[in-house]
Order: sequence, then C-alpha cells, then structure tokens
Amino acid sequence: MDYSRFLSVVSASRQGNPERLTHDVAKKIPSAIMLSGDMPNPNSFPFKTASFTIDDGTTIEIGEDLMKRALQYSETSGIPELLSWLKDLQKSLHNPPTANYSPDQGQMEICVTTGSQEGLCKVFDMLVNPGDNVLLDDPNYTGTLAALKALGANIVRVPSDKSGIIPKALKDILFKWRPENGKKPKFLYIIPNGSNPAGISLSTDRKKEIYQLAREYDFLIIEDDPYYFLQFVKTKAPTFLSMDVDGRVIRSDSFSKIISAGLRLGFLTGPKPLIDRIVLHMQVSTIHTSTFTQASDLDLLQTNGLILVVEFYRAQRNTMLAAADKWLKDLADWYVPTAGMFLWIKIKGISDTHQLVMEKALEKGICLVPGRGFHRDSSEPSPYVRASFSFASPIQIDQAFQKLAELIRENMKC
Ligand SMILES: Cc1ncc(COP(=O)(O)O)c(CNc2cc3ccccc3n(O)c2=O)c1O
Repeated sequence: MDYSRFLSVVSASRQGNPERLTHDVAKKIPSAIMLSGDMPNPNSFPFKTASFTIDDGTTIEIGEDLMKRALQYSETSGIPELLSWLKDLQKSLHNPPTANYSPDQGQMEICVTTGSQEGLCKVFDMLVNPGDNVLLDDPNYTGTLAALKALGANIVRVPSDKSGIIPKALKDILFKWRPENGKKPKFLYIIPNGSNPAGISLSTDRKKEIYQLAREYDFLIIEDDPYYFLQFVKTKAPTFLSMDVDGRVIRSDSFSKIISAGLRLGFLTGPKPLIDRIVLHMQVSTIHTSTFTQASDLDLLQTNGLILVVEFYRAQRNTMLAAADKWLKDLADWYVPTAGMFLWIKIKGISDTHQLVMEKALEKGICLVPGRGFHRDSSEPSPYVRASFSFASPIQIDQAFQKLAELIRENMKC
C-alpha cells in the first residue's frame, strides 16, 4: 500500500532525530564506549533494587543491573525484550497476515506507548489534517472525540445499533460520497469490544463486511481495543488485525485494565511505514515510555503471563445487572454488555440526563457520566448515563441504583 495519502502534513514532514538514531544504534553494540548520549551516570540513580509482592504471594525482584537499566533512557519504540514479547503475543492471538510481509508491504511493527491514549493521540496526529473526514459511530469515547475535534477533523457519524456499526449504512455513506463532500475519509475508528460508553461488541460477520469496505473504498481502520481481555464470551471474535491482508489496520492495545492504569503501558501494532512515523513523533515528545514501567511490566508478564481478570469483571457486571433489574426495571432500558466495563442506561421520561447526573446524583454521592458528552455534538441532549461496574463494591452498586431510582421518580413528578 502507498501510505502517503493518509499522512498529515506535519507527519509527512517529520525527520529522524540524529541523536536518537545514534543512541538506538549504539545500544546494539554493548561494548561501545558511550560518549554520544545525554545519559545520566547510572551510579547516580537513587534506587538500587526493588521487590514487588504480587497477589499470589510471590515476589518479583529488580536487581542492581536491571534497576540501572530501568532508570535509564531506552529505545524509542520500546525495550527490545518487551517488543519481542509483544510481537509473539500478537502473532499468537491474532496471527496477522502482515507478520510475514516485507517492510514496504506493510510488515507488522509494534511501538510501546505511554498508555493506549498516547498511541491514539499520535495516530490521529499522524493522519489528520484540519478538515479531513473521519468515520466514527456515535456515541463514542470522549478521549478520541476530544483529540479529533482539536485536530479539526470532520467526524462523519456512521449509524450503529446494539450490535455495533451497521455495514450497509457505512456502505451507503461511502457509495454516495461526492467530491463536494471533500476528500474521501482516511480512516474508520472503532472500539470493537465492550465499546466505551455503549458496551457494544462487533460481530465477526460485521467486521468482515467492514474490512471489505475498507479495501473497496481504501480507508484505514483504527482498532482501539482496551477491553479485548475483558470479553465475557466463550469465543472471542477475530480482530481486524487478524484479517488485515492489506496492511490497513492500526491496532491499539492497553495494559490499563489487566495490569495497571497508573503504570501507563499500551502499544500500537500496525504497518511498519506508519509505526515508523509514530516513532519519529515520539522521539520529539516523550522520547520513550518509562523504561521502569516497561521493565517491571515485562518482568511480571514473563513470570506470570497475562493475568486474566475477566472473571472478576464478569461478576461485577452481573452485580450491576442484578441491581438494575431490582431498582430500574420500569424506569430505564439497557442491554447486557458482552465485554468491557460499562452499562449504557437509557432513562425513561427524560430528554437529557446532564442535570440529573451532574447535580442531583452528585448531591447524593453517586458518580455517573451523562450521555451527551459521548456524542460528536456534546450540546445534543441525551437520555443516557454511563455506569461503570469496574470500581464500586456490590453493596455500593446496589445503593447507587436505589438512589438513582429515587432521583428518577422525583424527576418524573416535576
Ligand atoms: C476506548 C478507550 N480507548 C483508550 C483509552 C485509554 O486507555 P489507557 O490505555 O489507559 O491510556 C480508554 C480509557 N478510557 C477512560 C480512561 C479514563 C481515565 C481517567 C478517568 C476517566 C477515564 N474514563 O472515563 C475513560 O473512559 C478507552 O476507554
């Protein structure tokens, strides 16, 4: 594929940072005498060792040598051992066709990011010029909406239902596209599992139809999948990455929901020509994701593998569904999420939940998110609220929905 049409003006103008190039090359020569970098002397670092106790009681040690490395600058795209582990992970989970391609064919490449939010932000910076058309369904993740709006993207809303984007509706938009609509959309952004905020998961058939449309109308797919490991179904639907024969999928993964949100570890998987552009941007922004975060997470992953937390969140989801059935049955509508952390609740008899949530619920000590912030036009009223089942205890969830039910009834009397 020729990726040049997809690049923003800024991204296309990025050049390599010679100092980072020297550093990355020199790192490959262990015996090199390093007089090139701006590296602090590791003997000056304050922390000498660290020990982590994990929930099964075992400990993970970071000894002196690893600590000296963990507190030092490292390769922009990620420390080699973690990159290698992540490439093996992606091959085993998704078996991407691009894993065996040559670099100019769009060979699968990976870049570690400071949370998947950094990855998304840099992908959008790489692709969006002001006025570019981009395809999204609605409602959608506020972090993405905010990033795209700031870049001046024209968000083209793709109709969806409780099974996700409707391929026929997407085809209609593309088929009817005329020059007066501006340049063809560059990409479709999608959260394929347990979407934020609606908790929707896209079926295999719809993914295949959408991927074929991407081939036919030549757009990229940004597969933002932080809830991939929080799927409550027996068989996971194949990812867009697993069907990417053209090298047109950029996948964003996150360790926030399965290891730690605060350690800020995510990674991008995509065609090498595009990932290389992201790395150029990283060289002049964060330089790289915290080496300490990478080293400690890698140690955990190599020792324990992927810690499966899905059963905990399934139980939390079921607790919230039981509380909704108990308190909200005649007052609201919702559907059962098959992944993720959110219940998307439509309150009956109310056009906009903003005041109910941001004033009345907060006064009663209940934190929810009003629906209108998840729309492209956040001034549009919304009868929805997003409720997260990830954090509160079962008792708190029950209490919160009991209070919410009281508020809705009070609101109905007004
Ligand atoms: C679809 C989708 N894509 C990417 C990300 C970013 O995750 P990262 O890997 O941790 O950077 C997210 C995280 N979503 C949220 C984060 C958050 C953080 C503080 C406070 C509130 C937050 N609310 O509400 C969120 O939805 C997400 O939902």
